[in-house]
Amino acid sequence: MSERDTICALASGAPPAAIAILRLSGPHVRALAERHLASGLPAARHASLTDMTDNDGALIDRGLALFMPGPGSYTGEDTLELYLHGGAAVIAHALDTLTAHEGVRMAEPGEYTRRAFEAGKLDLTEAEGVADIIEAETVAQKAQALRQLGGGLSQTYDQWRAELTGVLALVEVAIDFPDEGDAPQDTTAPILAKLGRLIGEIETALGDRGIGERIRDGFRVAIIGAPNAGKSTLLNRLARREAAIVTAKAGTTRDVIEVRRVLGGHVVWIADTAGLRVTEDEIEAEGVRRAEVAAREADLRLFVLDASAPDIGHLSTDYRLDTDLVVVNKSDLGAVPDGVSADHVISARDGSGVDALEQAIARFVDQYAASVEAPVITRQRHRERLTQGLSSLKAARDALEQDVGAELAAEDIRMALRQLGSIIGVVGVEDVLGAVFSEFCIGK
Ligand SMILES: Nc1nc2c(ncn2[C@@H]2O[C@H](COP(=O)(O)OP(=O)(O)OP(=O)(O)O)[C@@H](O)[C@H]2O)c(=O)[nH]1
Ligand SMILES: [K+]
Ligand SMILES: [Mg+2]
Repeated sequence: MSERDTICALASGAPPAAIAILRLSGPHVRALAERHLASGLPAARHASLTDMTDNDGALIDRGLALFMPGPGSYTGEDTLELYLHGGAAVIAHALDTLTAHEGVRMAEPGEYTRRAFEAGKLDLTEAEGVADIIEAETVAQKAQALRQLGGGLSQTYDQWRAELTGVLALVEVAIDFPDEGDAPQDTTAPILAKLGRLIGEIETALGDRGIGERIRDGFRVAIIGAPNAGKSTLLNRLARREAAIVTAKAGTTRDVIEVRRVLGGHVVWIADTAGLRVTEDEIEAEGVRRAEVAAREADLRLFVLDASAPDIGHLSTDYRLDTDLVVVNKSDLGAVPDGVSADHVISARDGSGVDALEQAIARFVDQYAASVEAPVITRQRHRERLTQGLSSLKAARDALEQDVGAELAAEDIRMALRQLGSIIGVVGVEDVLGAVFSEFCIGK
């Protein structure tokens, strides 16, 4: 097998910065240190001050060098970290010098963590935890990422896989030693009991209302309602900037306009949408269709009504779900008519009532996030594979219950093991590795 490349990259922020951290990993690290560091290869795990010179012997910079010999390093390979002045010229000079060597190249996004994964230092969910902690903006995102990086998801999947391996062994015994004496259900009863428990646990995990994904990607709030109710005016208030066009002409908004806020300690995407009405205008009709999609996909719908509109009672029941907040707007133009039960009465124009509405959104998101202690799904990838695994387990249960053959059940259980295994990356991951690690930043 050809020797693996040694990779290098700037692992700290873009220059100019106080310090630049260049990270090298791979089989050429020792030779590169001998060649370019005045003090040669530093003592392992000991930061040493040294000059760094280029391929002509000219000084690149003076800085700290930290050598971590494999396999006791992040990537499992020899790694060298160089702490230089954070200037663009220094960084370019150093990287040009290193990559001039045969077998030394710039790292791909996430390549260090991918090497850590391939060295077995992390499983795939822990590697994803590395990306998530780098992207984390909220305390909740950081806590979830730390838990995932620390094996929080892995231990659940490992436990399910261990239990399932035990069930498979029982099924294989039932296949190899069908004991005529016992009635079939005597051998399958304990298997079905274990299978049922596993199916229940995985169904519970899948029924977590997507909290892990929402903490990571953000909760979704849709502002919907009739044309001219003041939806865009409200969005601009909540966005604290003129994100959406406001006019007195009904049918102004066509595209779904999303703004990102942190409310209740969580990232929240607030979407302004086209006014809901039947229209001949095909562009506006497409806007209305998109508004309806946004309404269905949202975790919370703000249903905006215009206090001054004659038909304020128009509350389309299509969108009435238990999480809607009915917001009567334009309170500066008049009181809420009898018979309309408003959760909030605001004037998006002068801002009255908007703070209380914002706090209500924060409370909704905070309560939603708190309703599941430790989600074991934080990405669509996990959800898809776990859903496939669940259907394989249900097929195995059916096969055993209908006594159509333990062989069939064994095959379904093996399939479920592969699906669970692909979540933590022990099997069948070649197709996802590219997608998972391409999301990383360079140098990680
Ligand atoms: N008096 C008063 N006028 C408001 C208020 N909110 C919005 N308006 C006005 O109502 C009109 C419509 O506002 P928009 O924010 O464009 O309403 P919209 O619901 O986004 O309208 P479409 O995008 O066409 O569906 C504009 O002239 C706004 O200035 C309010 O609280 N009080
Ligand atoms: K309008
Ligand atoms: Mg609008």
